[in-house]
Amino acid sequence: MTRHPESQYLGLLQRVLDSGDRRMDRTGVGTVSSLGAMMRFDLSEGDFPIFTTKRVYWKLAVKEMIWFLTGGTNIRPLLAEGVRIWTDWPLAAYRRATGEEISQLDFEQRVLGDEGFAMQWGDLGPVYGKQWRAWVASDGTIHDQVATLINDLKVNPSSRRLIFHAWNVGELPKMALAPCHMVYQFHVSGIGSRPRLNLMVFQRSCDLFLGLPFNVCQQAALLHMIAQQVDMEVGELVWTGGDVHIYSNHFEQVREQLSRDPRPFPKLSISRRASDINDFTIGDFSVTGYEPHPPIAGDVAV
Ligand SMILES: Nc1nc(=O)c2c([nH]1)NC[C@@H]1CN(c3ccc(C(=O)N[C@@H](CCC(=O)O)C(=O)O)cc3)CN21
Ligand SMILES: O=c1ccn([C@H]2C[C@H](O)[C@@H](COP(=O)(O)O)O2)c(=O)[nH]1
Repeated sequence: MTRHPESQYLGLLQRVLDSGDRRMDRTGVGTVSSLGAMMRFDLSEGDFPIFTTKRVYWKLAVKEMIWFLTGGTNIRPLLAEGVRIWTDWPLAAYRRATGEEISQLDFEQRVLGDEGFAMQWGDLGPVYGKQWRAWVASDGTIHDQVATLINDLKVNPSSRRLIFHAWNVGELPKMALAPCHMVYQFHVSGIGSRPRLNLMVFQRSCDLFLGLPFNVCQQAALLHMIAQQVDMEVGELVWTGGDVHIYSNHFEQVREQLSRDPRPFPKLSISRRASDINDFTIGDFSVTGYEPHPPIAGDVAV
């Protein structure tokens, strides 16, 4: 019997729990951490790698990916889509700056209701979207790395430079958080017959319990979107991680998750041909057969 692909994730959780290094981290929560991991997911039969050993809110993750692709860096459009996973960082900055004990909900309502407030307090700095779509070079040229990638895939699919990345060293201090999933490298196999698009991601830092389930499914969604735009089939997603860690306030949750057996991955189809990479909406993604174990809640380390 072939092993379920999700067992790569469960095995990684177990390995980090068993042999990771206990340490304090930037957030003050503390982690157990190891260096280096790889997981491979074959997406060619339509499998969508949404983990099943807890419910993963895949629409939030795909909406976040669509937001990255817009080039946006303000949480306002995310909130308008019901995505609240980025609020903690601007909220903490606002509380620090003003001393106001505003609740998360009230802060989100102000960002949504007041455009000026959103401009002042809702921006994360030049994070993913900015670097992907409008990286400013030292000579002032603006580089749309995603558009370049799509063009290069069409004209030079055997290139070894099919990359976009977000680690813009000069701008790191202005970002609310430094990029975690920082390098996206594409690769085309079967050129000349049935070209298949593969993607390898390097993520320098990974919150295995909360971050990774979102990251893997949104990266799979990205691979589908780009493949559609360049008329290729979808191949393999290769996920690689640097500092892979479990926060100490997630140990119980991880043990619960490890006691569960994975179920079949659901299938993803994109119901519409988007006119370009900027034209995708969450309604284009149709997922069938997702029957996960119950959700497991956990607090995010800010
Ligand atoms: N510590 C940390 N872990 C992360 O995964 C992470 C960050 N920080 N900072 C930036 C983004 C934000 N991300 C997040 C933040 C929160 C959730 C989260 O709380 N997920 C819940 C459901 C959230 C909801 O329903 O709104 C989950 O159960 O998956 C997931 C990813 C991923 N990234
Ligand atoms: O997409 C994401 C974004 C963030 N994370 C996690 C990884 C770390 O736990 C924190 C970032 O903290 P650093 O000190 O900048 O490493 O967020 C993730 O897993 N996935």
